[in-house]
Formats: sequence, C-alpha cells, structure tokens
Amino acid sequence: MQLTVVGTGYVGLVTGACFAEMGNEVTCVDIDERKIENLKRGILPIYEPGLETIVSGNVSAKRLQFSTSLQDALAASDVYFIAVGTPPNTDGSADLRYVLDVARDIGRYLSHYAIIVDKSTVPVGTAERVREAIAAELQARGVDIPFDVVSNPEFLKEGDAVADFMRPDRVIVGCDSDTARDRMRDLYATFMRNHERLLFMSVRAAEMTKYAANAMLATKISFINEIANLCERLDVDVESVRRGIGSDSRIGYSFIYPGCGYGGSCFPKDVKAIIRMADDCGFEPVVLKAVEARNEQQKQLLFGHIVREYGNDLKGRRFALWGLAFKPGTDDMREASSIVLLNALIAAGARVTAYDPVATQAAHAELPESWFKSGALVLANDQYQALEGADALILVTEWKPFRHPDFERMGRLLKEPRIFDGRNQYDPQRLGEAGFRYTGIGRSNIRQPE
Ligand SMILES: NC(=O)C1=CN([C@@H]2O[C@H](COP(=O)(O)OP(=O)(O)OC[C@H]3O[C@@H](n4cnc5c(N)ncnc54)[C@H](O)[C@@H]3O)[C@@H](O)[C@H]2O)C=CC1
Ligand SMILES: O=C(O)[C@H]1O[C@H](OP(=O)(O)OP(=O)(O)OC[C@H]2O[C@@H](n3ccc(=O)[nH]c3=O)[C@H](O)[C@@H]2O)[C@H](O)[C@@H](O)[C@@H]1O
Repeated sequence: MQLTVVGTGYVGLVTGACFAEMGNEVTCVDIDERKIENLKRGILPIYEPGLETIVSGNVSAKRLQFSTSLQDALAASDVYFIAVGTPPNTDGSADLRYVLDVARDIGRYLSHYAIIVDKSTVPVGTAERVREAIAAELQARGVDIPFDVVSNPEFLKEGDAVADFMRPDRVIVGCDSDTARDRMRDLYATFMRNHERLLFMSVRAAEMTKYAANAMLATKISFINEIANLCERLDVDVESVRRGIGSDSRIGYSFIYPGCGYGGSCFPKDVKAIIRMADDCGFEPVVLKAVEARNEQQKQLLFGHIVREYGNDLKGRRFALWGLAFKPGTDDMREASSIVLLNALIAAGARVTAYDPVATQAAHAELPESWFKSGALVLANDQYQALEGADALILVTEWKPFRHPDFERMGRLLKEPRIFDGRNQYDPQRLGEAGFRYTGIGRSNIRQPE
C-alpha cells in the first residue's frame, strides 16, 4: 500500500518506518524542514533502539522517503496517518491546532478517495472535527471527494517503540465505514500473523480507549506510589508488597513499580486531558484528579528525603545524579522527574553533577543555560566520574548500567557512602552491609526514630 504519515516525531517516524518494513511504500511528511533535511541525510531526530536500522534499510530499499510537501505525498497515496503532537493547553485540554491544520491541508489538496487515520491522542469527538475541517475545505474548492476518518490510537512506549509497534498487544481501530475497515484490516494483517489482535469499535470508543489506557496505567503507578509512601511510615519494605500483590494474576506485576513519579510527554498530558474532558461534561473525575495530585507530590519526594537528611540549605553540597531522561531507553526529558528535582536542588543552593547515557543533548535543550554557565549543573562523561567528591548519589532513571554498579568503587568516590534511589534499584540490606546509608521509595536501611 502507499501511505503518507504526517508528523515525524516518536509516533510518526516509528509508524512510517515500521509500515515500510512490512513492504508498504511510505512518505513521512513534516513541516519542520530541518528535521526532514536531517532525515534525508540519515540523521534521526530521536533516540529509539532499532529505529535507525529500519529507517536506513527502508530508505535504501526506496520504500521510505521524507518530504515537507503534503501535497506531493497526497497525490501518491490513499491512506494518510495524522501523527502530530497534541500538547496540553494551559487549561489541561489537548491542543488540537496541529491535528486540525493537517486536516485542512488534506482538504486543500485531496484529489481522490482517501482514508484519514488519526494516530495522535485526541479527545472524544475529534474525528468529527477532522471530518468537518476536511469537508469545509472540499466545499470551498467546490469539489465532492469521498473520504473516511478513522481513529487508530497508538500504544507504543518510548524506548521500546519499534518492538511495541511490530508486536502490538492490540490494534484499536475506530471506524464506521466498511471500505475503511477492510483497508485497515488489510494494512495491519502482516502484524497479526500469530493471532488476531485487531479490535474494531466506534470512532468515539477508540478515542476514549487511548485515554482510558494511559489513565489506567498512570493510576497503577500513583496507587503503588501511595502504598510506598505509607510503607515508609509503617517501616515496611514496599518491594515485598509489590511482589506480594503482583503475584495475584488479577493485579499483575506491570506498572506497579514505585518511583519518583511518572513523566514523559504522555501520561502527565493525557491524565490532564481526560480530567478536562470530564470537567467539560460536568462530571467530577475524583480518581483521576487524585492520580495527578499523587504524581506531582511524588516528583518532590526525593528532594524531601534530601532535605530531611541535610536541612533546607544545601549551599556547599554537591550531588551526583544518575539519569535525566524520563525513563530508560530514550533521550526524552519531557516532564522528567529529574527536572523537578534539579530545580529544587539548585534553588536550595546545591550543585549537581549529572550523568545520563543518552540525554546529554536533551539536557542542554530542556534545562536553563544559566545552570551550566554558573556551574550549578555539570554533565559528567561517565557514571563514576559523576560521583567524585559528591555528598551522595541520587538515582532518578534506572538505565541498565546503573543496576549493578561497582559499590566498592562508589564508596571510594563519594564523599559519604549515601544513596537516594528514586527507582528502587538496590537492596537496602546489601547496601547496608557495604556501608551505605540508603533511602529508596518506600524502603530504606535507616531506622526511623520511633
Ligand atoms: N511519544 C509517544 O511515545 C507517544 C505519543 N502518542 C501521541 O502521538 C502524538 C504525536 O506524539 P509524538 O510523536 O511524541 O510528537 P512529537 O512532538 O515528537 O512529533 C510531532 C511532529 O509533528 C510535526 N508537525 C506538527 N504540525 C505539523 C503539520 N501541520 N504538518 C506536518 N508535521 C507537523 C512536528 O514538527 C513534529 O515533528 C501525540 O498526540 C501523542 O500524545 C501516542 C503514543 C505514544
Ligand atoms: O501514550 C503514550 O505516549 C504512551 O505512554 C506510555 O509510554 P511512555 O510514556 O513512553 O513510557 P512508560 O514506560 O509508560 O513510562 C511512563 C512513566 O511512568 C513511569 N513508570 C512506569 C512504570 C512503573 O511501574 N512505574 C513508573 O513510575 C516511568 O518511569 C515513566 O516516567 C504508555 O506506556 C504507552 O502505552 C503509551 O502509548
């Protein structure tokens, strides 16, 4: 099939590359000329394991190309994916400006029957607005070209994006036309060879499914974080509790890892947007509001632990920070817990030496230049260099090389053998035996005063 994917971010580029890998001819379009120029030269805008290989392979095979011209791409294909951003407005609702811009562009240039597939995460009812925007442009041109609008939300995770796209748990298609349903079934058939995982439903149900999935996952995280905070007060190790509840198949082990809060470009934004959707129809989403509030407090937790140890004034202290990205496997720092922590530490007068295996460039883009200039924040070249002379290590992102570090070497490099672990990577007892004071999330080897 000939496909056009509009937007070459995490979702658009992975979608385009994976469909090309399955033998389709794909044009990826973006308004960002630099991004497209770089892609044409083989430079990817994001770090995503495995992506570079399939992009370059499919470009060489001439199944994948990049363009800034939607008009040219439209002429060649008949299925168009919209995969542009839907960032939050100041009131938390999803900003649909980019989605509707693309819809209007499609209406301006459409010349034959087409299926417009919305992959961006959008509030219930957006497909209808996309349909109206396209129809208005066609009407302005005085032409009557049939088209269908389909909702096909994306569930990939950053850091595993290619694997998730290639082996999806399910593919949701919201659709109310037989022609579009048959085309979508055909398009995804290559991903379903083992067993059918294509779920058809109404367009509105598909839009809602995306928000409900992200809100459910965020709820699991905020729930376990609440339990972890309670464990801390009751002198219970939350890791035992996590294993204890995860072994119940009705609960499961996934997404119940306690930590210093969820970040990224999606959970924070999508929880806000679903809350806003509820508010807009006069419904009070008590659970979702609590999920968001818990997460905001959770992002402050590591700083709280540090203040409890050293007091409010951190002048003269320097901390080593491992991990800047919002999760391992990505260079994305959007809404990362590291940013909240850095803001608090630097405002309290501390200096930080941070190390992240891939997010160095993202750090310069996301964080104030003044921090680097003043020396408040220094980026180290490796994880051990960051520790030299630091008062303590703070772990924020659980990159694999941080999981089994050389504790003996760490003990020699740090000023004090002290670890604050925002992702519960280490065993408090073992660290205690190695001479470290250790505070995780809902676990520690320091006895609280009675
Ligand atoms: N990042 C992720 O892991 C996931 C994101 N999503 C959703 O997918 C959507 C896209 O997210 P990302 O890929 O992260 O966004 P992104 O911000 O990485 O990329 C969006 C791209 O769209 C381009 N763009 C904007 N307006 C355009 C236009 N009129 N024509 C052509 N290109 C245009 C931008 O230049 C940018 O390159 C969002 O709704 C997001 O919630 C869904 C699942 C996973
Ligand atoms: O809509 C989206 O954009 C995507 O959002 C999430 O994917 P992503 O944000 O890339 O990453 P996750 O692995 O879900 O992690 C999100 C955050 O939750 C945190 N997390 C995750 C799991 C857990 O048990 N505990 C926890 O604190 C991570 O550290 C990270 O900060 C969803 O997992 C994807 O299914 C969805 O498509």
